[in-house]
Amino acid sequence: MARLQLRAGKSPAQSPAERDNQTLPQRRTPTKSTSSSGGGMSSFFSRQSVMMLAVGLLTGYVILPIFLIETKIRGDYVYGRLPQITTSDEVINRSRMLPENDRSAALERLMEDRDVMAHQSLPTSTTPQIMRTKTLPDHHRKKILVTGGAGFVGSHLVDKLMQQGHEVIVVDNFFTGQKKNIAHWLHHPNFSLVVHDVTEEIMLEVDQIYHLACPASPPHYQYNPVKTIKTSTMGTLNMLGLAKRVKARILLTSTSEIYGDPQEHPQKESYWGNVNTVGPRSCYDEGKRVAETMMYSYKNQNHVEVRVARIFNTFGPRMHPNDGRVVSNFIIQALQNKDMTIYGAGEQTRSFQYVSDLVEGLHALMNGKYDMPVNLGNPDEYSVKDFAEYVHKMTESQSKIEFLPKSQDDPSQRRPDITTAKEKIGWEPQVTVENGLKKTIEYFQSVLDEAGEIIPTGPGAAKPEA
Ligand SMILES: O=c1ccn([C@@H]2O[C@H](COP(=O)(O)OP(=O)(O)O[C@H]3OC[C@@H](O)[C@H](O)[C@H]3O)[C@@H](O)[C@H]2O)c(=O)[nH]1
Repeated sequence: MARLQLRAGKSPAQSPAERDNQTLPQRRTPTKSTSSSGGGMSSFFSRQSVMMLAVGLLTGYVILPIFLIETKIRGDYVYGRLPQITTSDEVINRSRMLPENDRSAALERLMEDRDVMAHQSLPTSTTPQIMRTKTLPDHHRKKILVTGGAGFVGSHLVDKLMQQGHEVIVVDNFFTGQKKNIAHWLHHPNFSLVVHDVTEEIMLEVDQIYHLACPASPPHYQYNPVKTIKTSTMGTLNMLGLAKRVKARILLTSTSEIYGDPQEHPQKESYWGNVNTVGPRSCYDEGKRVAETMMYSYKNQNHVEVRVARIFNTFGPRMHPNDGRVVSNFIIQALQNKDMTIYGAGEQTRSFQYVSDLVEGLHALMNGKYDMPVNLGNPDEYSVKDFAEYVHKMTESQSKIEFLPKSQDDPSQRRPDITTAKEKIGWEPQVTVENGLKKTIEYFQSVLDEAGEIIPTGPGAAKPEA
């Protein structure tokens, strides 16, 4: 309507038929349009383009940074404040110092902001610290795809790769991944997000592929078992096809669950496992087992460069608070003084590694020469009951312990033998369970402060919450 009035105002003598013609797409009557509107039309469009450019620049380089920095300042920090390059107060003070209407000073400021933002992350409530990125020469900078990059482990891996100065493409369907895990990179010129399900093909040009995409917590992978198996099979086939086409090295995140309920303890990579093919966990266990088979079939038949990491229980900030895993459940229950739920007698064992160790391991494996499966885990082993007591003590909780029925096919013991990782990729965990737990407790406390209350996910299948 506004457009119609503007044009009508410029040509008051036009007939209704002429005006109707002008509201039709102009390319159908180019001669008439040019003659009736003349220079007025072109200046209208050029003014609009200039205004859109100005609004775009203002939003991208001034309003958005101020808004995000303001959000950070109000946030309750998990990691403590690091020295900041810019705070909202500084932005405001500096802008006050500018002489009024001094366009060149304002432009200079915009350029500075753009330069700063191109080399760092923006703080968010989930990731409040600023992370700086390096500038790599073209021949060292890689294009790296991380499927499942918005998830718990994936997002920490993305942080490392971004900080190193690589170009990172995250492919995620946000089933269990969360946008807030990668929100601090969304503005960065080296970062791209593709909302996509790996069960569908995708054409990208990349040098390396970290293929993490798959729900990993038992309640989530059991929620839609058919989808879980499709993700591990069709998803891995699609990624292997991509790796083959673009000659990229591909790393699959497999799992300690491929050992099933292990009869050998601790588990070496040479152990073939003890898996129920038709149980509630099989969609995940068997999906990952066939995914490993696909990796080595593509290696042998098509010479694709493959890496396979068998990941043991991992914990840390950005775990989904509703993923129902033992670490998140115990901490969330303990911090709220709710009953801590142990499935079975609590005699089953798990070994827990902190997420930064895992990220280092994945990176070392991808960039090393060894191409057979490698266990990545911390051999520090606890019974679930002892672990509950440990978390209880660390959180100074008033919670009571509640014993619930044992989950079907729940592995009774699990501990990695990490000799291969030590010998072949020079990796071993650096973070103690105690130090990792401190950071994770602090993180979940901040999540609770924001959310008010969290009701942890119990045993059995459950849909991930947003
Ligand atoms: O509230 C809870 C949650 C879990 N548990 C128990 O704690 C143990 C660990 O359970 P988790 O759900 O954290 O993890 P699981 O070891 O069963 O599976 C995990 O294995 C390795 C990874 O690859 C996967 O992320 C995940 O499948 C299990 O024995 C489980 O029964 C509780 O006793 N109470």
